[in-house]
Amino acid sequence: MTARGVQVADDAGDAEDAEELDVEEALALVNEGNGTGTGNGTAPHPAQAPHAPAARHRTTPWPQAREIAARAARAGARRAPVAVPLGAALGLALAAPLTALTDLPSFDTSAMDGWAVAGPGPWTVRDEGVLAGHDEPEPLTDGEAVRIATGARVPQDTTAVLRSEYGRTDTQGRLHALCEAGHGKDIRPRGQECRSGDQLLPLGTLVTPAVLGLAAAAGYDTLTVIPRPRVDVLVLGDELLTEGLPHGGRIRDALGPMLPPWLRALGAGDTTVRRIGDDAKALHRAITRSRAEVIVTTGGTAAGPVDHLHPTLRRIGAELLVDGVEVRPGHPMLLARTKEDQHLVGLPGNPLAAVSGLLTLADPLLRTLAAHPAPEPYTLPLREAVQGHPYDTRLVPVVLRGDHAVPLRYNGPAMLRGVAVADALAVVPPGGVRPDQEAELLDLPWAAAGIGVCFT
Ligand SMILES: Nc1nc2c(c(=O)[nH]1)N[C@H]1C(S)=C(S)[C@@H](COP(=O)(O)OP(=O)(O)OC[C@H]3O[C@@H](n4cnc5c(N)ncnc54)[C@H](O)[C@@H]3O)O[C@H]1N2
Ligand code: MOO
Repeated sequence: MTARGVQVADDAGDAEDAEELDVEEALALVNEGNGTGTGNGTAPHPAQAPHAPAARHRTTPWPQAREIAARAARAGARRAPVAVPLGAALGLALAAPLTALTDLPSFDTSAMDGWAVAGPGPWTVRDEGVLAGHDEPEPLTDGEAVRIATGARVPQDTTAVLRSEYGRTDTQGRLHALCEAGHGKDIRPRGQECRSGDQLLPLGTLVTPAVLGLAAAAGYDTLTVIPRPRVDVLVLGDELLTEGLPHGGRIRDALGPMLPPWLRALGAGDTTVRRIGDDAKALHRAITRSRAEVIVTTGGTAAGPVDHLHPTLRRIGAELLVDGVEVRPGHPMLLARTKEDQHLVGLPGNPLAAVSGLLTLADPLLRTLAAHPAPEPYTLPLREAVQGHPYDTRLVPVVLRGDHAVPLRYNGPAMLRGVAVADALAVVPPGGVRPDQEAELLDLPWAAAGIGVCFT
């Protein structure tokens, strides 16, 4: 899945690194030099002070932010399972264990094309054979054989199936074995795989194509699953265009096209995208009228003149569960409970910062709501050093090359060029990572599963 021609990070003098270290971060470095850093604690660190009003809220360390998002999803009412036809269950989690509704196989079955034989050979061969799908054939008597196809029901009193390549008929039409067909050979006995009532899969199993096949084999027409949560995406910003080239200070909306499939890969169901502009009333209306379980907003998280998200959340009495995260990019991201069973994820407007919010807050929230298992955390050594933020975690796009992760250029908050060719984001702790030092990796949903598979 690694794209060819990917540009990886240069050494320290990289232009993107320079862009990464904005004024705020430079100030943070100075403050760190003065020994005033607060590490990864919850108190607002000095880096925020230059932007911060006097009583600035507390930001949340990155690992805790993810836990809070997962916990928020668990705290809501239990989501009602639904029974859906098999075809609609792909990618959902089983809300009940999958219990066999039948023995498998449900009758003694021939495992090979050949003859069902009774007793030792040679055998006289019946005229009429047995094919898959035929109902109960006549029982065999000792010394008798019958042509049989793979998957056909073996006649009662069959002792073995002789494969076609192991049998020969003589001029009188009698069947001889070319090698021994021991008792039970090439017969799949009823119940070999499971008995009716056996648990085949536990509750919570993700429905894959293989699970669909097993469920069908075991007698299911529908599956009881955890439905995907509905998501409303509200794209804020008067400057955004939905088509054509950027002009007159306006830019293309990069998040409207990107979020629905990405959210789906994280467990979201029906997703609508609405463009709200920088209109506080429209934002208020859209949030209060939304019936979705999750609202995702983009932009407006900061404190600029048209950043209406915080005032709107205050106005509706939303509970801010996370208000800023110690992560770069994306630190103004937020998570709020807007109604008893509705959460709002506020993604920052800078596109890579929005990706950071997606992985930090939307991922654990949606995964938990949809009961999707979280991937096992894993680490790989980074091929090059990555400069750390003095206090915050950094998420840096990487490609996987052999047993190393290679940091990519173009990882500035407003850039998607790096992540568009990335396999994962590396979690770079405060202080940075040395060459060959292990870092946790967050796989991008398509990196392992492929585009067609992960968005079902
Ligand atoms: N005084 C401060 N200003 C800013 C701070 C801060 O701490 N103090 N944080 C900066 C950081 S970091 C980020 S990230 C942004 C977050 O801003 P908002 O969430 O309020 O987003 P906007 O201001 O609306 O947009 C930021 C940037 O992103 C562009 N954008 C927005 N939406 C889209 C989209 N759908 N597709 C493409 N690009 C988008 C927008 O045009 C802006 O350029 O705040 C900083 N400021
Ligand atoms: O740097 Mo801001 O953190 O999200 O783009």
